[in-house]
Amino acid sequence: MRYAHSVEAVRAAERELMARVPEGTLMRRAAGGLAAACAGMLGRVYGRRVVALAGSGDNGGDALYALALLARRGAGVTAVLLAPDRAHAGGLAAVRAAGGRVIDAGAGGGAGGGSDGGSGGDAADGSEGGAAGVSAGDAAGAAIARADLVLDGIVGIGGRGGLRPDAVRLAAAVRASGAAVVAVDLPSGVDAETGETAGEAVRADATVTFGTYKPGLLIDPAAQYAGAPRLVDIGIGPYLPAPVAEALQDADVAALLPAPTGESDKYRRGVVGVVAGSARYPGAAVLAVSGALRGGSGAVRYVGSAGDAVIARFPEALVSAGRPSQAGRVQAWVAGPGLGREEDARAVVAEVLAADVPVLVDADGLAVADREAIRARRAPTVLTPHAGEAAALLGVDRADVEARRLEHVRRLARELDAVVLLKGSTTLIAAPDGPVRINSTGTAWLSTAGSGDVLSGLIGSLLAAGLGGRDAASVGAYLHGLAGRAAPVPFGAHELADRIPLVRPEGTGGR
Ligand SMILES: NC(=O)C1=CN([C@@H]2O[C@H](COP(=O)(O)OP(=O)(O)OC[C@H]3O[C@@H](n4cnc5c(N)ncnc54)[C@H](O)[C@@H]3O)[C@@H](O)[C@H]2O)[C@@H](O)CC1
Ligand SMILES: Nc1ncnc2c1ncn2[C@@H]1O[C@H](COP(=O)(O)OP(=O)(O)O)[C@@H](O)[C@H]1O
Ligand SMILES: [K+]
Repeated sequence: MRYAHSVEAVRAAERELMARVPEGTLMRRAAGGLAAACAGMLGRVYGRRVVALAGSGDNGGDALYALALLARRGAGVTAVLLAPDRAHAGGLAAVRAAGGRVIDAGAGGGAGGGSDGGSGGDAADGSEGGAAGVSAGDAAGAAIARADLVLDGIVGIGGRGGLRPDAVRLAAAVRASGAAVVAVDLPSGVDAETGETAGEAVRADATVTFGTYKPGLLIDPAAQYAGAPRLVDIGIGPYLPAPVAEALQDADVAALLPAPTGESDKYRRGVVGVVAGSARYPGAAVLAVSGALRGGSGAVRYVGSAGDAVIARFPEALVSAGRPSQAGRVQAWVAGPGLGREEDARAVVAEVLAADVPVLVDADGLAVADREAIRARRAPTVLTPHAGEAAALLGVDRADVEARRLEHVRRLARELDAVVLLKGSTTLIAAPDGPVRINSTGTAWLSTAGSGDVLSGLIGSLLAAGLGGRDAASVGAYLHGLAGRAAPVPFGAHELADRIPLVRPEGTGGR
């Protein structure tokens, strides 16, 4: 599992630990881990050219100390200072002592007047720009252009708002250079808490983060700027509270994923009931059933008007055109894909919500479900909206949900007292309490009609097998994302389910 903590929690834990260890210990650990990661990426350190972009805070300090360590191993190093008069004194001294070159980024650009345009609060840093700044800026650009590796130590968890103009210029030079980029703690310009970006941000190949992951490292769009995240342990673990967010890894999924044993029969494996499809959208029924079957259920009961289409594709499905309550034994229901929003849809969703087994509600089901009926349920309830559906449930604009996904998924889970899976390029899964699960195994190719229907069936099969709402939703999203990655592109949603068995983690094949 990858755990992520808020900035406030990180700072509090760092204070606790710092009170117990000699001054400078944490930064030394951070810089040591950072330098080791850089050395790993470079392969050979001797003779390589490394540039550190260093802001005025401790993030710049980490970058400067790491740069000094790389210089001691034979790298040719250059520190580019964004605010030379406020650069981390110890880090700067270490770079100088190791024989590194230090140059001014040429920050300020004169009076500092051109700082509006969403570039953050106190942009007028007051460092002397002028003619010297311009030529120094060229020196920085030249160093970056020749670099093998650039360390982004502009800002870390102390960053507010987007990058300021001088940092924007450096970020552009880095992008043009072709150097490998390692972000220190976080890519500069991304929001540590939410994963939002305000304007420009540094694009990294890898991010070396300290103590714990920050939520923003795992959530798009910031996650796309972070490249491969790596964690360096600086010893704050014992002082951290429960995480605010977490992301399943292969081993977690392997441990959670049910597989049949010698004692299994179809009921123990779980029977999924699917209420989906309509005369207009029979395909949604087929897709939801495909996900339920490939998710590993013991049997799938389909209830609705698309039984012929379902049987034609999946002869093993048990179909009926009656009511859900008369369908026979079911251990979890999936209701909503392609169901339509007529009176009858409302009635069958109400019937399913009244059942005392886990229920997943998706798509049209979300539009016709009664809120009080959702809140009144005792068995697990999973809702799987995309941003538009979540906005309708919350009574806000879709753009608001898209801009602040973490906040809105939490709010919806609390308001409806259910597990909510908010779809998108990173999928967020929130329960009324506890950490939000973040899934980023997917690919943009999954944004194809009907792929959500497959996800519904897949999660339904995990609920039927006995997983709780949060686990079923997050394991389902994980496998669905991987299935999308495993399928030759472009694919149609009907090709997705067959990939699910291929992407199960090793050791989950049962006997
Ligand atoms: N707190 C600790 O004990 C430790 C902190 N560490 C490092 O320290 C970092 C946090 O250090 P700080 O609290 O000094 O904060 P930062 O170094 O992240 O940034 C603060 C500085 O950047 C400026 N700034 C803020 N937003 C900016 C923007 N958008 N563009 C340009 N400049 C901006 C601020 O004026 C301030 O001077 C962490 O991310 C981590 O890298 C590590 O050394 C481990 C230990
Ligand atoms: N850009 C993206 N990157 C990764 N996954 C995506 C992206 N866009 C959508 N998805 C995923 O594709 C699926 C689409 O589901 P949904 O919006 O319900 O479509 P439909 O209703 O057509 O089935 C969801 O699992 C969602 O998380
Ligand atoms: K950084």
